[in-house]
Amino acid sequence: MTIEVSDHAPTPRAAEILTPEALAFVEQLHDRFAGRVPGLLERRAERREQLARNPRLDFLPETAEIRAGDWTVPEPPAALADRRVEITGPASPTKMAINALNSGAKVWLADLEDASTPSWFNVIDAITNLSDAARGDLSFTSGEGKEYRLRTDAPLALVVVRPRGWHLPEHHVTVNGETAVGALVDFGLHFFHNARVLSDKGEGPFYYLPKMESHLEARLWNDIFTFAEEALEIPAGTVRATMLIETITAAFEMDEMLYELRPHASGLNAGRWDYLFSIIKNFRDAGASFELPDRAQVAMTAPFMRAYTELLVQTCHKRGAFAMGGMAAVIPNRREPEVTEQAFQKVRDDKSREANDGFDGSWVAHPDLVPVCAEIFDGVLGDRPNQIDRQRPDVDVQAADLIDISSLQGTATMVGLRTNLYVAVAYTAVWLSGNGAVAIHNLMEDAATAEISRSQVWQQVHNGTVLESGETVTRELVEHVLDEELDRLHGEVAVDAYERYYAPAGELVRTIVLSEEYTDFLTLPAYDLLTKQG
Ligand SMILES: CC(=O)SCCNC(=O)CCNC(=O)[C@H](O)C(C)(C)COP(=O)(O)OP(=O)(O)OC[C@H]1O[C@@H](n2cnc3c(N)ncnc32)[C@H](O)[C@@H]1OP(=O)(O)O
Ligand SMILES: O=CC(=O)O
Repeated sequence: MTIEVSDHAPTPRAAEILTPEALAFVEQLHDRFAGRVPGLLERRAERREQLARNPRLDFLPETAEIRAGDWTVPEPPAALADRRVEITGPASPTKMAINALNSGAKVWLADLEDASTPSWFNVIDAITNLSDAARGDLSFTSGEGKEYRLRTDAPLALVVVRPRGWHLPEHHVTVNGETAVGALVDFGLHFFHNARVLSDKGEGPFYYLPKMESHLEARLWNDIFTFAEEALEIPAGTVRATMLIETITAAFEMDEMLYELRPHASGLNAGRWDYLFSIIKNFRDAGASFELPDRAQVAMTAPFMRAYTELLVQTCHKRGAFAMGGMAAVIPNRREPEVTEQAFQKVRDDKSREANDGFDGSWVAHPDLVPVCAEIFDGVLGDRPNQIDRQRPDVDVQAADLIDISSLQGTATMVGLRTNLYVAVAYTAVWLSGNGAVAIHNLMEDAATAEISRSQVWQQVHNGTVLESGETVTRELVEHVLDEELDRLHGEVAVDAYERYYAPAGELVRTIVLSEEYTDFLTLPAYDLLTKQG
């Protein structure tokens, strides 16, 4: 085996991360595990093809024994016992890493997925920041002279790293001539540099695992963790991971996923945005009864979304695992108090529902939301670190409840179509500029939310959806609205930014919303473009 890196110096300190030993570890991971990834991705495609023929899903008959079995996951380590507020955000730039660590949240989900453009700079800078953070030695001075230091007056957030999903390659690394698997590069570099120091402190390493579609994908992660612990002589079971249930197929395999990851399993998270994306993706050609209304009209109180979160809490607590809530996309605006108050109220409502349903903690997108979420969970948890012992025998979710999309009342409107196109282009442009999350119209937009926007447009064109106004969504209509939204963006951003990022983003979005074939992930063609742009 040979591992090759095309650029050894994407950041000034890259040599500290891309050491021969760390690369040898990443190579070992590829040697043992990369070969299983294409088969798992192929399985996703096969299942999607089955859904195209018959849009039904059910719990798996072959794993009924696992669902009926009486097993639990291991007790959480002390450091991870209280997760009532988790802030999410990218691990690069450094100032955001420091802000997240200092935010007062119990946990920081350090994101190399939805909130991060996987430029080689960002990947290596993120691992550098995480390595400094693990050693308590992270600081930064901005161009304007603002100093960022880790606080010493209160605990820092505990770091839980989210590597990329299985679908994303890493173009800057090849192993035996094959493009590396992004997830194995992220995990391998982070684990190699930090496993020992974190495990000595009892602080991990801990991970969040994104976008999985079946328990077999969880099995792969479990095998990777077992191998990595042995390779670096870290006690077995030190790694703990929380899996995002953010695909519709995974919702049917919650027990099985916890079972597969059992020695390393910590909990499940209700990743609502990717979940909605997955519903659109999987039922995109199943007709009008599987169409969602405008994104703004889909609330967590919709019956099929409640079925998903209720089942998640029930499953987790039965297995002694954390049930983690998701992200309300509203964010405060420090310059606009009214926007902030509205965001606080929406977040309060969202977190109250989660805490009362039995979730053990939840996510926020912004430091100013940490106290809002904390107050709600403090009210329900009090001095208890979590409510894992709260069982939900009252929950009775059937397969049909999870996919009863038509139970959601709502409409598809021209405003929704316009917003989807605007957001898809604006987000993709910002992503191409190296920033994986951005506030647009006071909402947090990241890869998951942008996937919803562009997928919904594809579905509406495909289905010839009739909007509330009576107009039918045709290719011509989408071209026309897209051109108008591009004009709007042209007027809103600097000329050079428009030329460099927004115009290519507009063409990318045009191609994927109008193509016959559905594009599985927006970030795949965007990553090709990013790599070409250099
Ligand atoms: C679907 C999912 O997967 S959800 C999880 C993935 N998505 C995310 O993690 C998004 C996280 N949130 C963010 O990235 C940001 O909040 C954004 C992009 C939405 C908004 O950021 P900004 O426009 O910078 O917001 P704003 O100007 O109010 O920020 C104020 C300060 O808080 C910091 N800040 C804002 N959000 C965060 C965050 N999540 N983590 C750390 N710091 C943050 C900003 O860096 C800024 O710091 P500064 O004053 O030192 O310059
Ligand atoms: O990753 C989280 C989501 O909501 O999607």
